[in-house]
Amino acid sequence: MKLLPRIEAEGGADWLARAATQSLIDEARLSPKPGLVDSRGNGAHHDLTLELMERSAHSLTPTFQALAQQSWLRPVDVALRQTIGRLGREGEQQMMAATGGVNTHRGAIWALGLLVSAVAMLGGSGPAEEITATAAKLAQLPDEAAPKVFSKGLRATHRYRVPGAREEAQQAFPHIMKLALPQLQQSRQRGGSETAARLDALMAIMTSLSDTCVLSRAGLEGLETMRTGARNVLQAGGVAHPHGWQALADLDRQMLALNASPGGAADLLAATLFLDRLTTPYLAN
Ligand SMILES: CC(C)(COP(=O)(O)OP(=O)(O)OC[C@H]1O[C@@H](n2cnc3c(N)ncnc32)[C@H](O)[C@@H]1O)[C@@H](O)C(=O)NCCC(=O)NCCS
Ligand SMILES: Nc1ncnc2c1ncn2[C@@H]1O[C@H](COP(=O)(O)OP(=O)(O)OP(=O)(O)O)[C@@H](O)[C@H]1O
Repeated sequence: MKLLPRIEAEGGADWLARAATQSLIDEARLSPKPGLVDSRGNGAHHDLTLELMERSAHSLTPTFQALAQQSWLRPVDVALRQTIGRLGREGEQQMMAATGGVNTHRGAIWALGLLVSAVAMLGGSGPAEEITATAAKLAQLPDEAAPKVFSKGLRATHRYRVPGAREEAQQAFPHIMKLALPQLQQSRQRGGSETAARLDALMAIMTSLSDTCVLSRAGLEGLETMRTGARNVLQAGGVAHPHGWQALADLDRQMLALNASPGGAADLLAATLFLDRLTTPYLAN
């Protein structure tokens, strides 16, 4: 009897880790994404390829598994926050070792890592609202051991006075809960392909996110191009509609011309697909 929670934790952690990795692979392969790495090619990135993204995703499975195992049925407190901070940073090192020093998934480790921990804290399942609220509580706690580095993302949030990856998590992932998941469901109900529904969900995130990847590479012009272009796609009826498809191709051209890539939006799409996978049984693997 005493062994039961541990067995559940191990099986559950393994399943969650594989689901998180699969969500990263689904996001990377989804095409055509404006400016991002996808099945067609490297987008606006010179140091990234689809093969590298997939290798990186696989290298992160043990990190997600450790995050889930350590968080299983634990309450939100500073001790757990410090444990997942350490595991997240070790995951970044695994990623860097797997990619030869290229940042393929830093933002994704943050968002998915918090969500994997949050589901595990809830015993392996729960409604998306509860999972994101639990992840937010974790993200709000201080992590004293975090190195004081001045990252590109932090620089962009200060320079442009906008929220970034930290704030998105601390606010319980509003771009996932209010935009991406509802759009995914709405586009599926309209009867287009699953690819079109996922691209529409990405567009929904891009209509509003302050993506610090875009800001760092292309400033406010890049951010405005991203938001307006994504709005045009959805207003034209989404990617499944010929006019929406055309608007997506236009946006892809504009983003490439500006060297802009919405890496933050891509991370949040991967996190959306992870939550969708947890709550949509037919997608479970
Ligand atoms: C919080 C993180 C993402 C650092 O953020 P910061 O903005 O300072 O840095 P950086 O520019 O390196 O990375 C930000 C990344 O977030 C993504 N992103 C960009 N904008 C946004 C946004 N508005 N919302 C969400 N994600 C975004 C992009 O992929 C971007 O590359 C993270 O690296 C971190 O501090 N991790 C610490 C380890 C930890 O505590 N982990 C716990 C969970 S595993
Ligand atoms: N399909 C994708 N294509 C490109 N980036 C992605 C994709 N999916 C997620 N990302 C996110 O985008 C981020 C990489 O963006 P970027 O290369 O602009 O970051 P950087 O290394 O900080 O900047 P730079 O490459 O300009 O030095 C990663 O943190 C990753 O999480």
